[in-house]
Amino acid sequence: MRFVKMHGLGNDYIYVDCTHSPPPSKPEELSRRISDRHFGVGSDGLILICPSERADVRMRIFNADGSEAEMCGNGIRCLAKYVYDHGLVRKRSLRVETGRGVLEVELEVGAEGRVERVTVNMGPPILRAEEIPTTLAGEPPREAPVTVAGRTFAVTAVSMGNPHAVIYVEPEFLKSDSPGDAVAEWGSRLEVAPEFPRRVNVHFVQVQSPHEVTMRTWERGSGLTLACGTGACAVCVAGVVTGRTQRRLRAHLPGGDLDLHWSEADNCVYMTGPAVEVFEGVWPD
Ligand SMILES: N[C@@H](CCC[C@H](N)C(=O)O)C(=O)O
Repeated sequence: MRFVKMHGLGNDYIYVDCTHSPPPSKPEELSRRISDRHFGVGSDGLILICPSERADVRMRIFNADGSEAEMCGNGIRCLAKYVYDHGLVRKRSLRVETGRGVLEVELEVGAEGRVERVTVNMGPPILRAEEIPTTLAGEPPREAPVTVAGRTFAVTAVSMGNPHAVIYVEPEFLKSDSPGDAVAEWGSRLEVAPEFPRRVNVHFVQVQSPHEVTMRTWERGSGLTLACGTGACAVCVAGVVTGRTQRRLRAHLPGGDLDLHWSEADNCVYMTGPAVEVFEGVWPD
């Protein structure tokens, strides 16, 4: 099976082109095996590029634990670059079918024909508690108390098709060099908190200014990652609904920066960032 490894800000996935050949029979199992950083290729998950009857192409995303997610922000930017560079869809504006519907993607192509940056219309945020889904109250739940292992966090919940919990913290909390990484310790517990029946992606955020945040993420099904695109969009929305940040936001993630804009005009969140191909290879079936 041929594959390409790509990343958006270090959030890395294995891409398999299934547009002209059948998809792997057990993608959940393949994702677990191929994502393993010691015994596999090493990635945060697996992305299948499939034919679509409603859009130019369809994306399916599996986390490193094999669970299928509805959407992946860094993944969709890389998928758009892949289909452009590999000649599957030679368009700079394309439509991608995902678990949260068809999304529009714009490629910025430089003078040398290289994809420089990618902007995705990530659609409107989902703010109704039962649709996120969460048992927390509010539309959306804002800084609602969630207690895990005796510690209470103020959680703002937002869905971008997939569920996110946003928690504002002091800079000390985000440090990864101290023993017992707090993001991993508390993110792993919050991921499976009973308030989130489909588990949740957890983001710890420090506000620098009304237009700038630093964040680290514990992803549902993949653990610590260097960036999360849907998560950065959720952080943009959470900042507005809690009055902490503005509608245009730059998020600094461990793997680099993303630009977000929750548009007042159409209620959609726009995400702009890079997409990089690392290498291609062959995986023994
Ligand atoms: N890294 C992604 C999100 C991938 C899916 C997520 N772990 C989930 O289960 O919802 C992104 O860039 O959005």
